[in-house]
Formats: sequence, C-alpha cells, structure tokens
Amino acid sequence: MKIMFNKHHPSPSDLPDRTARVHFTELCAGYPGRPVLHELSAAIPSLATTALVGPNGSGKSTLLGVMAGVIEPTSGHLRHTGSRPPAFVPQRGAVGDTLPLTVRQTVEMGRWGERGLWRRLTRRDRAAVDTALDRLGIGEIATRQLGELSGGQRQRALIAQGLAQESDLLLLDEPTTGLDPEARARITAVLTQLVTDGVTVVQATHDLGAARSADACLLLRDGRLTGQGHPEDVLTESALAQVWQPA
Ligand SMILES: Nc1ncnc2c1ncn2[C@@H]1O[C@H](COP(=O)(O)OP(=O)(O)OP(=O)(O)O)[C@@H](O)[C@H]1O
Repeated sequence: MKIMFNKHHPSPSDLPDRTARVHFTELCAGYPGRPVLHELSAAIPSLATTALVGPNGSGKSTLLGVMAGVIEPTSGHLRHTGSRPPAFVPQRGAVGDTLPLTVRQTVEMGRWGERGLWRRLTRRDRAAVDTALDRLGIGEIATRQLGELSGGQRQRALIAQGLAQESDLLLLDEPTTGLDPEARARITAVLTQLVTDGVTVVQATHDLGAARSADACLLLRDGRLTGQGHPEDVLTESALAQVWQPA
C-alpha cells in the first residue's frame, strides 16, 4: 500500500535556495570619464532567472559587464558566492559575422577558458559542446557557417557557447532582441529549464514578456536602481511609465 503524507512543512531540500549568487552594495562603475552606475545595492538570487530592465543607456550592459568581471567597479562591493567564473554572452557576441566559423567551432570557443586556446579538446570538452548544441536545438546545423544563419539560430549558437562554459552563472545581454515570438519563447524556455538544472540566469532585456516571466527583476533608470523584486511588484504600469518618461 502506498502511504501518502500530507506535507505541511517542506523539508529543506524541497525549498528553493534563497541565497544570493551575486550581491552588490553601493556599487559604482562606468567608463573612463563616464560614470554610469550609481550606488546600486541588490542581490541576484541563486537558481533563479533575473531580468535587468530599463531604457536604452540605463546601464544594463554595464551592470552585466561588472558581474562578468570585464568592468571594474569604481567603488562599492561586489560579491560572488559561486565557485566558477560566470559565462557571459554579450549583446553581439564575441564572434564577428565575417569569421569563417561553423556553429560547432563557435560553441567550442566556450571551452577555451577551461582548455586554453591551442590545446586539443578532450572527450569531456566535446561532451559539453554536444550538450550545449542539443539544449539549444542546433545540433543539426552544427556544420553551418555562423555568418549564414538567421538571427535566431545565431543567437542560439552564442547562448550555446555560454552554456558550454558550464558555469553556474549565465549572464546574457538581450538574448531575445530582434527575434520573432517563437524564437523568443524558445530561448526563454531554455533559460527557465537551465535554472532547474542548477544555473543562475541573469538577462538584460527590453522584452517585457521575458522580464515578466523571470523570477526576479531589477529596474534601472539613468544608472540607478528604481526597483527590485518580483516582476509583478516591480514592473507596474506606473513604475514603467515613470522609468520611460522623457527626461
Ligand atoms: N565602452 C563605452 N565607453 C563609454 N561609454 C559607454 C561605453 N559603453 C556604454 N557606454 C555608456 O554607458 C551608458 C550605459 O550604457 P549601457 O550599454 O550599459 O546601457 P544599456 O541599458 O545596456 O543600454 P541598451 O538598452 O541601449 O543596450 C550609456 O550612456 C552609454 O553611452
């Protein structure tokens, strides 16, 4: 006989991990002669998707760059709790359209951090590349040249490159920009699934649909944080109107 327990009190293993994967306090950052982020204090929850939302120039990419370690904060504190370096998928990707690279070679570049540029890929590296290609559903176009792909296929290849790094933190700059609704939904579904597999996902986005389906959201305006929390609480009509009102 199967005995059913009515679980009023979930065990600790049932509870989502609420610790922060990245934590920053009074963080300031920018570019030479151009301060961009002003005293941001926030936490990026572990094992969740977080959307960075805000108008053009509000500092979303800069904040991703700081979390990725490619932009040094000018002041404040930034703390990572993970053991692996983050995987960063920048807006246009690190690979030019004109380079004669196949999809597979593009994804293999994700292993360079682990393997070094000139070392042969191991079986383990190839397995990581295969898994990333599979997850993004681009195994069948692995031999195609990157430059001849559609925007959605190219974007999936670049995300697969990020996945191949096997980090527990994936930072994406506008992964769904310029894609049709089906391609957007597909990428959003992949990102949601990644969280179930133990990855913390942060994406800068102008796609309010994607932002609303995230677990958490940071709303930026002019390099300042104007809201953080659950998207339902942060992306209200009035908050959005305020952030997007002309200065
Ligand atoms: N490499 C750079 N050198 C100098 N200033 C920069 C550089 N990159 C961005 N900026 C400036 O920093 C500010 C914030 O830009 P950022 O790209 O972080 O904003 P964003 O919110 O990601 O914008 P978008 O939605 O247009 O991608 C802008 O004023 C921008 O002009």
